[in-house]
Amino acid sequence: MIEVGIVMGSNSDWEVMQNAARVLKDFGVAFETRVVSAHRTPDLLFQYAEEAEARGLTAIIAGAGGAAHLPGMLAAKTHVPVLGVPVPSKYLRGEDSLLSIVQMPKGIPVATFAIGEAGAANAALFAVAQLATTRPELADKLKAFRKQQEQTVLAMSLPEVD
Ligand SMILES: Nc1c(C(=O)O)ncn1[C@@H]1O[C@H](COP(=O)(O)O)[C@@H](O)[C@H]1O
Repeated sequence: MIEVGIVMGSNSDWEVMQNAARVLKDFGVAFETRVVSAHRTPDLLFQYAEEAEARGLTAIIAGAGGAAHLPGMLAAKTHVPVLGVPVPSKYLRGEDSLLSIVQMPKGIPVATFAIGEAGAANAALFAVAQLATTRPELADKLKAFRKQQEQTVLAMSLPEVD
């Protein structure tokens, strides 16, 4: 059964959002990827959000750029947790995406992550961490991931100054 939905406003968001898919795949979490746009396919957006709980989704990772209403509108139509990823935009570098995702009115939360690749990967790690609260095997994988990351940083060297 699909546990996490990854949705994005356009296939042009894939370069960023694939970072979420990569993490979920590496952790063995079942996910789906879909293009859903609040502006261009509003009926599909409502349908996706309304069916999310019954389909067993535990989180929806939603990425969009510019006037990024997708995460907020999904959150308006479901109480499945929505993790918002601001996708970098052409003219405002994703600051527009960030502000339009993060500034939700009280009562309809969207957990908002960093602009771009780091945000997409961290949204997926957050979804894994939520699942890991009841799944010891995922908790073990998260610990191993952190350990490996620590080793990578400890092995870093810096160039000598001439
Ligand atoms: N922000 C939204 C929404 C939405 O919020 O529903 N739908 C598409 N978009 C965004 O428009 C940008 C340009 O899309 P195109 O590349 O298709 O023109 C994308 O970053 C997409 O997420």
